[in-house]
Amino acid sequence: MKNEEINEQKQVEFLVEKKKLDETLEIINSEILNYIERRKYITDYIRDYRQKVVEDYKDDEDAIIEYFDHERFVKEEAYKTIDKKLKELTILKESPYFGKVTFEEEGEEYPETLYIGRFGVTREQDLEPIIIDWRAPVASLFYHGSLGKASYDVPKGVVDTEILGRRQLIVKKAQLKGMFDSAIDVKDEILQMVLSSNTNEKLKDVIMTLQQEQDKIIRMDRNKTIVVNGVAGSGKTTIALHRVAYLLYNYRKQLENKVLILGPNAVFMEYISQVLPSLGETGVKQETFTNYAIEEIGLDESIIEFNEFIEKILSGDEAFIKDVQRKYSDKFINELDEYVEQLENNYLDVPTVKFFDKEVISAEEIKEYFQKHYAYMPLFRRSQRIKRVIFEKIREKRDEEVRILNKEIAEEKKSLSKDELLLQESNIDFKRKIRIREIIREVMDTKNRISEWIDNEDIVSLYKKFAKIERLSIADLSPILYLMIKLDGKKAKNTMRHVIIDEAQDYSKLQFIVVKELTDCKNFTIVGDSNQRLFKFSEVPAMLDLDNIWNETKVEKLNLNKSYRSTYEIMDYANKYLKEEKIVPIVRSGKAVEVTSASSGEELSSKIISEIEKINKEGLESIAIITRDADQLNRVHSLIKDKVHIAKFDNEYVIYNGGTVIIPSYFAKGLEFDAVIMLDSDGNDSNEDLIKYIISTRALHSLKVIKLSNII
Ligand SMILES: Nc1ncnc2c1ncn2[C@@H]1O[C@H](COP(=O)(O)OP(=O)(O)OP(=O)(O)O)[C@@H](O)[C@H]1O
Repeated sequence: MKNEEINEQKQVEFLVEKKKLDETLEIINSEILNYIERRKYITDYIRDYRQKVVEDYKDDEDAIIEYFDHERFVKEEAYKTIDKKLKELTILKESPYFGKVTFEEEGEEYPETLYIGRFGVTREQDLEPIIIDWRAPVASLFYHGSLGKASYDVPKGVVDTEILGRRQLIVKKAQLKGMFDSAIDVKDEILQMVLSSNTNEKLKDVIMTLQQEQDKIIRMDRNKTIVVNGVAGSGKTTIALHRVAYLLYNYRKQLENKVLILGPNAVFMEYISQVLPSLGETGVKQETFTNYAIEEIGLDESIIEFNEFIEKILSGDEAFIKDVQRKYSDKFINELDEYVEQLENNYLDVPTVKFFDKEVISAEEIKEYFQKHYAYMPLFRRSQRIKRVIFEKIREKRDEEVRILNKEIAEEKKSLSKDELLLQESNIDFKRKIRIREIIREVMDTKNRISEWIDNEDIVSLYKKFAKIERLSIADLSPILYLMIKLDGKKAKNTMRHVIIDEAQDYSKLQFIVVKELTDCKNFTIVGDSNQRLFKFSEVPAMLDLDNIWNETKVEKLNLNKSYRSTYEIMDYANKYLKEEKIVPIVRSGKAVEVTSASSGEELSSKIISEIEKINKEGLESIAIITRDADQLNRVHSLIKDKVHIAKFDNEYVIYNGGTVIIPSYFAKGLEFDAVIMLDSDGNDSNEDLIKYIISTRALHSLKVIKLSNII
């Protein structure tokens, strides 16, 4: 075809799509009216019914209360569904879909065309959907990288198809702004457009431009545990959150309120907080591991939290680093196991329990309870159970004593004549009372003796003695939970069906063990980057050794090597801080990384200010000056704070609202900015330096490096 003809055909197709959009918008509007009508109908129905109940049962208060309880429940349920639908339709009114896929199913005569949107729409009277939710199984065809043969999963198996066309549609404010027919994923115009634009202050959803390798992970079998090791900016966090939305859409009944997302710190949690709500999911628990652990332990003392902890490591506090290293080691797990065993052995050193010198239970028997009958129970539960068994035996002995006493008293009274009884009775009864008091005292003394050796100290104090520390840090949370699991059989307040762990490269083996045990969860989505570890205590991070750590769980490992965040030039610069330089496929190219140096505080300050001005002129909006640690942050901040408006991230509870910030490496981890000014303290490029790798990969479009030659 000639160019002219192609253009003409494109124009015709654009008009066809415009018409389709108008029709769809009309349907959406009428659906909105339908749902409003339905809501009104329910309200009217409930009002009329309520009036009738109140009249019929006006003398029966209980019946009316019961009715109102029931009414509230019915109302909540009905409104919940309608309101959710109304919310979705209102969003769709602005942009009903973003994609279209045409395909032929094997055995079918005609091709089928589906429009893919943020949410699905099917009118009650139709069988055919108007819009397909991006999470529906068939929607995976839209994300398939190329045209031609493809299949999608359905509950009964796999459907084979031939994809004939794939079109991306840009609809904004209910207007068709553009359309692209695309065969291959990564070179899509829309993806390029999205990636080259400025970043928002928070992470966003990417349903319009999800790539096949990402989509595959999102749609993986929910009964699988997957570990994704991906380069910085490959979309790990994004994928993990979209996977949650996908799983909830397809398995809502099984997973509602049973999904937990664990992230590294409050800055990060705030940064990712908008993704799930924008995908229509609002009820998912998102927490830092620290908060989760503190709540489960029930800890109410101050501990060395995330930033203080990392600062100590970054500042090279040797004793502290050694201690953390120890707590991350396999040897430490063995030591904890040995400690549990030692506590168990202490229990075996038990005395025979006596009640008024009569044996209640022999030492042998108690041992048998510990080692045989209740051996399946965790130690502290077992000891409490055995304590109850012994208390029950004491109660029997007490009853027996009282029975003997009553018998003796009755016999004594019987042996007396009527006159003697009259004289002696109150004496005899008094004697009985004294004896009963003795029995009760003996019961209490015996019980106290038993409690003394059987009751346990609380686990946090036991742990502190074991670890020889007074102030706990975040590295102590997993060992404490481990002891709680081993000694007390602890389970989390709420068990989970799917757990997402983000920034998992910094998790210790013990952390993985306790999360699994506590949540009782079988399926995990774990994402991280072995090159972004804040501390490298072993060659291989625990997240890549999960087959051995959770030995009964089959783990599927996946890699993502493409970075969607940074330009080729930025990734190329960042890679020199890795031991083995990674080849990262290019998604887009940008400006060269600029490297300068400063030899005094004054020079540094004026360089930073002029860089910020330059970046602003380039039209970039979010700028981060990223320092290695808090000390450097404070010093640089005091140099520039009067010259530029800048938000200072010196604790985890600062909320990022765009603009220019100064932030230490460990809070910037997982976040991104249009431009990054990296302060390179020692200017040494030849060593592996994961912190510098983390800092430089935060930039989307522009990276400026200022080498400081140790001036700050
Ligand atoms: N398919 C996609 N379409 C558009 N943008 C994408 C896509 N995949 C990822 N991105 C963007 O790339 C950036 C990086 O994504 P994300 O933060 O999820 O990566 P990450 O692998 O978790 O990064 P890090 O390792 O640094 O934490 C985000 O801005 C995200 O929106």
